[in-house]
Amino acid sequence: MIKATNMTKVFNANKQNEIIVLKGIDLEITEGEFCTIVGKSGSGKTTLLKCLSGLETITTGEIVMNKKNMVGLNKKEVNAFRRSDISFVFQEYNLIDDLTLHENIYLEHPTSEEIESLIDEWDIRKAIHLFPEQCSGGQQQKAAILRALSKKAKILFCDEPTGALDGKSSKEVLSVLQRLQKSHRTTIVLITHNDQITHISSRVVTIHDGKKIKDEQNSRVEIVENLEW
Ligand SMILES: Nc1ncnc2c1ncn2[C@@H]1O[C@H](COP(=O)(O)OP(=O)(O)OP(=O)(O)O)[C@@H](O)[C@H]1O
Repeated sequence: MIKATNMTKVFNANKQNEIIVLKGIDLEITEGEFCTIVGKSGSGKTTLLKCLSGLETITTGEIVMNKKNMVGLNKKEVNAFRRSDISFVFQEYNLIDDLTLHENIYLEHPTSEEIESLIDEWDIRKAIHLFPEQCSGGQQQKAAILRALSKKAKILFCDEPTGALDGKSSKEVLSVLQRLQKSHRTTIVLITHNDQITHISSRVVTIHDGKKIKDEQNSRVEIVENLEW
């Protein structure tokens, strides 16, 4: 479903501050897979996710997504594809400052019962009409995840989606992601620094210095409720 071949990413190419971040990555992710990406800070994980999702262009190599060669598409076509098939949860939330959490969540998609009940389950109802700067990091992160979920995309890219959440909230959020993967066959590619989260994924890819150094299937996928936080 997502196939990257010999993908490289260079920022500021041919300039003094050139930095080669991805150094020839091959990665194939199948439909319905829950893949976690791990690796040290600065190893290139976010860049990898942004390249796979079309948010960043790659420098060389190829990305084929749902049989579509992303490299051959112009910016407009990439955006159209992203809009219909891909959701992205950003590490820094990327909420719009002058919209309330509610407006952010439903910016592009109609209100839904599913999202409304998650607003209650995740205990952010009291903050729903506040602006991001009036909310805690955890409330903002939950809103950012709900915005991504409201799209009902087939592929969900998440960059540290529980970084601002305590154990209980992390489990609530991850349990929804696991449910989506199981019941809707949503493909999930998720960056984490938390070992616990790798246990609920079916595959763990390790990035080191811009290269994929490990790619392991997890034969004993845990259900979120069983994780000890
Ligand atoms: N737009 C950019 N321009 C220049 N350099 C960049 C850009 N984006 C990322 N980098 C550089 O790429 C390298 C990898 O960054 P990236 O955010 O992908 O790492 P990461 O593994 O996700 O780190 P972390 O775990 O801390 O989030 C870093 O040295 C970073 O400074």
